[in-house]
Amino acid sequence: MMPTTLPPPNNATLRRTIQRQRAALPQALQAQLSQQAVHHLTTQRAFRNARHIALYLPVRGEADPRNVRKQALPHQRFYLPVLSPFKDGRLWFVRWDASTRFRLNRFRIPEPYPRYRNSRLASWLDLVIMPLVAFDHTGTRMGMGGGFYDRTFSFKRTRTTIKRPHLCGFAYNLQQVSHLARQSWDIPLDMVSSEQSFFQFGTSIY
Ligand SMILES: Nc1nc2c(c(=O)[nH]1)N(C=O)[C@@H](CNc1ccc(C(=O)N[C@@H](CCC(=O)O)C(=O)O)cc1)CN2
Ligand SMILES: Nc1ncnc2c1ncn2[C@@H]1O[C@H](COP(=O)(O)OP(=O)(O)OP(=O)(O)O)[C@@H](O)[C@H]1O
Repeated sequence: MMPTTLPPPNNATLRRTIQRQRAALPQALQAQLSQQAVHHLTTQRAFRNARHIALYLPVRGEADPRNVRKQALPHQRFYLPVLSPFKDGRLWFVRWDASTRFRLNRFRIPEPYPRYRNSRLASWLDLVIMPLVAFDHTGTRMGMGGGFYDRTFSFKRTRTTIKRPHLCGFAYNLQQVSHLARQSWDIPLDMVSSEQSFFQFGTSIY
């Protein structure tokens, strides 16, 4: 069991600074940059080969991956993160389709009602599109600070032979920073899609 550690103050400052810059982008620009990032992602083999794909609903200026669904191939199914009702700091993934009903979670982010029948274990996903605040050129990710994604995908750290799900950050270029210190619990990203590039970290995944 890992003791709870507060992030160093410089991390908190960086988080706030980038969140502010992101939220200051005019909405039309956010939409345009998000659309370019969707294009970069959906033209990748890592996307076309994935069947079960997690997205997220953007809040407070986060890059918007929702239009990924418009490029869906017939075999693809989409999921959204739901805070575990067991309050263990993990995410569940619930199917997102035309019949999905939503409620607000404690961070005021809409999430599907967690219905077991429509849920999927994190380890059964093929590709997870992840929100983030900052990323660097090695795939280190800084999120909102809840540790939700790191806890949920911690199984990828203990068994390096586990390649799935592939983790793909979704972001504006302004969120790239030169270096983030990787903490012991951090699960690195395999790739990031932004308006300018599709970054792949580490070794080739296919
Ligand atoms: N769109 C989106 N959905 C997501 C995440 C995310 O980062 N973005 N998450 C990624 O993990 C999970 C929710 N985690 C979150 C963690 C903190 C805050 C947040 O707003 N924190 C406040 C301060 C803390 C508080 O209100 O208690 C803040 O940052 O101002 C939001 C979501 C699951 N869903
Ligand atoms: N596998 C884990 N087990 C226990 N605690 C963890 C684990 N992963 C992260 N945490 C805890 O979560 C807290 C927040 O971590 P961090 O600041 O890296 O979150 P984040 O990646 O920014 O958030 P999020 O994934 O929710 O966007 C840390 O204090 C850390 O101790």
